[in-house]
Amino acid sequence: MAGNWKMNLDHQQAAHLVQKLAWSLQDAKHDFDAVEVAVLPPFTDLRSVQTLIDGDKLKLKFGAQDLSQHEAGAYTGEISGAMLAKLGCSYVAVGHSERREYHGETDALVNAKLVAAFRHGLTPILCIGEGLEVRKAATHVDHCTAQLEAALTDLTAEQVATIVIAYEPVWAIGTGEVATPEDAQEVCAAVRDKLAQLYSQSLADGVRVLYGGSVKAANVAGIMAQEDVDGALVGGASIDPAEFASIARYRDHVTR
Ligand SMILES: O=C[C@H](O)COP(=O)(O)O
Repeated sequence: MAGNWKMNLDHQQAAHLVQKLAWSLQDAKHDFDAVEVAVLPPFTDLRSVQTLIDGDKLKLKFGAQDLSQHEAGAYTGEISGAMLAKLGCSYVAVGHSERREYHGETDALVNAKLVAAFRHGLTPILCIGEGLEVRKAATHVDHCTAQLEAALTDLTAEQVATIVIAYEPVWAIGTGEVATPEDAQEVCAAVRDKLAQLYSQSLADGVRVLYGGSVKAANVAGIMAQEDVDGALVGGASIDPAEFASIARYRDHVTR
């Protein structure tokens, strides 16, 4: 379960959220080996989050929401994979639809960012997903698998085996318009089939495929019940620590 905080919370608010989240999960005796929990704060919060997680030996993982494809040098405003690795990040989101839409990120750039993440031992959470027009045209499966294949260009099978893939239909992000569990399953299954076709069935079976888009405690169990959904990439609900802890504790919910 990964929480993408997007552009929310300063470094003090970040520390409070991590503390509350950790306490909620520890109170519930959360099994972090069974359900890993990660937070993706803004860059400016990473040092505070790292200090807290390392200092209190919390079992939470953390990462960033983006990285530069460049190594170092005259790239004003960019943050490198090396910087994130030095801060102890495990994960980095790559190709989020908000990066693609508002920052013009192409499949080629997403691929370059994946390469940069792997250079520094970061596990990428590769985001793919279709907009409303594509969904209405019913070409969403082909759209998503094409995004996936383009993003993975020239990566090795060893690298792809460790990647996390997040299917996030753009029309369901921040809108309250959650895809049905069957919608999530359809594309997550197609992602796995594409990985099997490009690499091997055993690689495809081992890759973690997440769903993202208006996930909440109230709907997570139905989504997680789907065969090819291994977790969720949560936006808005992840900045409420009780709600996000409840999402991570989806196995406690009764709707399965
Ligand atoms: O990265 C997270 C997704 O964009 C989902 O955001 P949301 O849960 O606010 O819809």
